[in-house]
Amino acid sequence: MMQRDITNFRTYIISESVVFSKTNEAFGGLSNMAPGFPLFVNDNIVSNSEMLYQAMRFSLFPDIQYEIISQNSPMTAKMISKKHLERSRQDWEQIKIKVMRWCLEVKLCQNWDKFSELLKQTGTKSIVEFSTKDQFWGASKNGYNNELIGQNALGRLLMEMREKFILQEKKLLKVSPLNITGFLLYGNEIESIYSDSVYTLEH
Ligand SMILES: Nc1nc(O)c(N)c(N[C@@H]2O[C@H](COP(=O)(O)O)[C@@H](O)[C@H]2O)n1
Repeated sequence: MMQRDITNFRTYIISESVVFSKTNEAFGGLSNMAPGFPLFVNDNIVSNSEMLYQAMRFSLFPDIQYEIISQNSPMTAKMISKKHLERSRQDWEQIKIKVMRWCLEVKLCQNWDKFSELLKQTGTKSIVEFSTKDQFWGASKNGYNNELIGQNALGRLLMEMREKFILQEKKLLKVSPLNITGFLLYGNEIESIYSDSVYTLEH
């Protein structure tokens, strides 16, 4: 049985945190499932960061990546990913946090005005993805009305990014590809990602 990584668990006070869950709520744009934050990777449009993250699990299988990215909804894309789990990269568990950080940075870089503003509105509060079943990326109720518990890896990556770029007032203009073997989209090495303005100027 998989052990729970208790040391990495955090408790969050709901009333003192920015908690997001559904994409149509005030801070729903923080979710990877949120519409309105398109990404461009090697000139391919990816509708949301969930699809990009799920596609990278299968970087050696362009056909699966295409199946994921061509879905109409990020939830369906995630279900497609589940269907192919046995073809995940062998190192996926070791690299998935790095890949998620990269996906979030691509989202910020290419949607700077909208996403930086949303992150700014969170102030310095804890950011938490509420999930009833995922205590790795998010956090769940623990029996106390005003608390959530979980590793909240997604919320912590968002807070890390807020610290690095928003609170430091440093615009993210370029995201380099990860230095890992086979970091591919549709069989091609992923190139550096540029912000909207750089993209417009250089292409
Ligand atoms: N909306 C939603 N529903 C769920 O059931 C979820 N588990 C999540 N979490 C998001 O899923 C992504 C991680 O996927 P894997 O579990 O690594 O395949 C990540 O974007 C979580 O925020 N969201």
